Amino acid sequence: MSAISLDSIHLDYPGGAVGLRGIDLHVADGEFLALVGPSGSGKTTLLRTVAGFLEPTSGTVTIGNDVVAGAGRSLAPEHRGLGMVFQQHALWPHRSVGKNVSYPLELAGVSRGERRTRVADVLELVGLPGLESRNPATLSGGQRQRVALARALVRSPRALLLDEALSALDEPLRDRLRLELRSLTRAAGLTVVHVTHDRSEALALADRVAILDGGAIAQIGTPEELVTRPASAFVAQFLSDANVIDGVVDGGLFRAEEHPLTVPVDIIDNASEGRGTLSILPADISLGSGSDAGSGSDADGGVVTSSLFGRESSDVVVSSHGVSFRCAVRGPRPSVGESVTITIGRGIFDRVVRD
Ligand SMILES: Nc1ncnc2c1ncn2[C@@H]1O[C@H](COP(=O)(O)OP(=O)(O)OP(=O)(O)O)[C@@H](O)[C@H]1O
Repeated sequence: MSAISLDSIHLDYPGGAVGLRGIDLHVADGEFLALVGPSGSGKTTLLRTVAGFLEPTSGTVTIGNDVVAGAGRSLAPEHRGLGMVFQQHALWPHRSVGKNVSYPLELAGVSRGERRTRVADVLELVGLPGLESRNPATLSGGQRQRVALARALVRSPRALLLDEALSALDEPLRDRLRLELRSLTRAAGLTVVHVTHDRSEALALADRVAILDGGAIAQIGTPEELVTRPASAFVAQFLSDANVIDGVVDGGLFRAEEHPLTVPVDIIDNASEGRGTLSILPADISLGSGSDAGSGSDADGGVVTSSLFGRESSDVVVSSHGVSFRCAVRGPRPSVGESVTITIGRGIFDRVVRD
């Protein structure tokens, strides 16, 4: 298993589109890193740059001790020693499961007997023991994805790259495969880079999560760090559906611009004088009952406009003075139309003013 390092990686596409900007990323040996970000933020570009399908405009990619891209060098994908699984399980329909899985070994000139043993071992590992002779067309979507995983693992890759590898599967199968993937890669000590658009999946699976925005890393950290200490309004909003409110910090208070809300700076992280945005995580808003809320100059009152059940907490939207606040409510779920009061427990200030 190997660490993966990207140093000062820039990638411009022909035609000028920026793919990646100044990426410095070190994935430790045996680490499970998830890459998330909005559509077009550069997730696939980053993964394909590590894989060797794209060449960076500048910077270096190192796998283990080998510089595989940069410094005048570009190693072909098949020589990088990586395993890859994509959303579309690209199995060959005319080859049996065993033949699909053994293909990388055939390419590498591994003997027939050795191939048979290794294919049997890896099929056992992914929970499909004895399925060598099956036609892939007779398998379920989840089984086919396990075959793709077995094929990626059969040559004992230095690291595993997953591009939306579970996204085509339905729950609860997806949930089960997610858990299996995590325990399997942990047991094998595999370095994994997992691209997903599913934020919960990234937070649940990864040791660390990197959030991309416009081809650059907005923040990288453990799931706990990213959820409890987002570095910017963008991260808080993208990852945790934070409420983002424009305003000004002045004289010990944040004052919202288009809402009567004021919040004392002692419950605001990163507060500094001037204009910016206040991000408030849904879990940092508590609701009280308020029969007189939601009218006049009552800054902390509103009316429930949506109330959805959730296992951990209900997902409640409160409309207050024309602004919708998303709140994670533990305990009794308020009803739509109910008048409530809003109390902010904590906010995160960001000097970036949105357009
Ligand atoms: N072949 C290409 N030629 C030119 N520009 C491209 C090409 N592929 C991607 N881009 C651009 O590079 C940027 C990053 O794209 P990328 O596909 O890496 O994003 P992504 O985060 O994987 O998006 P998604 O979640 O939609 O798959 C986007 O602005 C995209 O339009």
